[in-house]
Amino acid sequence: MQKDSIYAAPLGEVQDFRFDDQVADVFPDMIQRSVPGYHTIIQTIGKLTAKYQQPDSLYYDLGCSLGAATLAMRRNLTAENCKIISVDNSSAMVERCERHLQSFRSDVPVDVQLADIRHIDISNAAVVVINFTLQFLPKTDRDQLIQQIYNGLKPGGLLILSEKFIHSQTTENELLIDLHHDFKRANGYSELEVSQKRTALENVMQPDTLQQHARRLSQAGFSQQTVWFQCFNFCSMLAIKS
Ligand SMILES: C[S@@+](CC[C@H](N)C(=O)[O-])C[C@H]1O[C@@H](n2cnc3c(N)ncnc32)[C@H](O)[C@@H]1O
Ligand SMILES: O=C(O)C(=O)C[C@]1(C(=O)O)C=C[C@@H](O)C=C1
Repeated sequence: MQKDSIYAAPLGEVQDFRFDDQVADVFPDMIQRSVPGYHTIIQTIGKLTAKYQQPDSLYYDLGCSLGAATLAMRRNLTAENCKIISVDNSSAMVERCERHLQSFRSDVPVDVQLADIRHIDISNAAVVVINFTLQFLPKTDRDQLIQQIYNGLKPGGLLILSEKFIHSQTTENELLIDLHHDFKRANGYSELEVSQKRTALENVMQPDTLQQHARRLSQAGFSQQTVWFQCFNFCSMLAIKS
């Protein structure tokens, strides 16, 4: 695995974060050292897919990057006539994702699409995964995407939504951010790397509060929802369509 050292040297001016070739090359190392519980979340996406699978259905991985969640879903699908649709709007990610998926054998078809998740058709879905991607959409586009996901799910269908979040209270928010930065330092990132990455993400990633997520899911129509994972300011939610 290639080590992420993108922010290791001082950059005169820190550019906005982009999912380009440089990031795609080091992405497995970057996400594992940056997101607390990433491995657990990917493993659990697999387990939840096994539980909520339905025959003759579609399975979506929105913002799939290199396909880690796609692979977890694919390994756990046993129902008849299932297909996974994995979507990302970064060509650097999509190219590598296709190659990565081909290196593992499976009978479950995967359609990897280079597209904006706001402009795809979502229908006949048993499980939809959006793992650390909604946070990169403009805030004004998030309600509509969650509504499209709800509309595209079959009865009994499952949405898994993982996000970095902000706490509505300043003290708690600062504490959770500090703990996350400690986690990054413990994983070998320097003070400079933590601070330059923070600057790079500032304009491109605007996290919501847990309350905003819960309200959005309810408003879309989900009758059941829960946070099933939280570590510091990272969480994963699930919502079920009755
Ligand atoms: C943090 S990564 C997701 C990680 C991945 N889901 C995983 O579990 O390994 C966010 C991804 O979302 C993609 N993305 C951001 N905005 C998007 C959009 N509007 N449409 C499609 N993909 C998008 C980025 O290119 C990037 O690959
Ligand atoms: O490094 C951080 O502080 C993050 O917020 C991690 C995060 C994310 O949550 O999506 C941000 C960008 C990278 O692609 C991977 C992970």
